[in-house]
Amino acid sequence: MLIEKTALPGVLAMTPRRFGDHRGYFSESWSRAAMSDAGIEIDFVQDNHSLSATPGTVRGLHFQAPPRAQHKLVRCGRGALLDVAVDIRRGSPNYGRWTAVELTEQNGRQLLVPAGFAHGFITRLPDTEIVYKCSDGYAPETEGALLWNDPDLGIDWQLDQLDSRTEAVLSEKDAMAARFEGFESPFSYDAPLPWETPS
Ligand SMILES: Cc1cn([C@H]2C[C@H](O)[C@@H](COP(=O)(O)OP(=O)(O)O[C@H]3O[C@H](C)C(=O)[C@H](O)[C@H]3O)O2)c(=O)[nH]c1=O
Repeated sequence: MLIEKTALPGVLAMTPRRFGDHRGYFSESWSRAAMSDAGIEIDFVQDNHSLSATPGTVRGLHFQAPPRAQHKLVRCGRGALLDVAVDIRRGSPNYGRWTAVELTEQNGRQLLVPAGFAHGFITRLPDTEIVYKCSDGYAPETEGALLWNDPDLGIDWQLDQLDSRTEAVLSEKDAMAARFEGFESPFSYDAPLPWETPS
């Protein structure tokens, strides 16, 4: 398992080893031991899987508030997407900062999005599937959302990578998500995450 820091402390890129042969490839897409060897002890309890038919589909920026906050380990099962994490921990030295990493079926890269970070993605190919492990179950009463293209966050969704005629496809919930200005985050930065070292 190759583990790399991203531009945003706390968010890690992980790429499991692939064993290719004439049939294709095999990979241990997740291993508690491999994570533990890297000092990352997370008890995942739920797998999520969504398919987005149209390129330019945006899901996010979402989070579940404490006590139901979720660490997520995200990968692309089919197609390609740009995965985004935003540090929304009040008092964090990186509050409001974001990172965007391309996850594709081809590159096998995964993103560890810790609790305290909002998560979202935009798809780049038709029928893109995202699969991700969560460290807590679904608690809709604790869900929060921030507007994906909020100018105060200034996320570069790399829309130039999409066909110029592509319009973002959003759920109604996401289209009306809260602005970052005046956002009262439920997360506070008490201490760095065990694996959070400055990039
Ligand atoms: C998240 C979730 C949803 N649902 C049900 C609720 C709705 O009836 C339906 C679609 O939910 P939603 O529109 O919230 O799905 P996404 O827009 O893909 O939301 C996810 O997208 C971003 C990128 C995330 O990181 C979160 O995991 C999650 O918020 O699935 C469940 O039954 N269990 C769940 O854990």
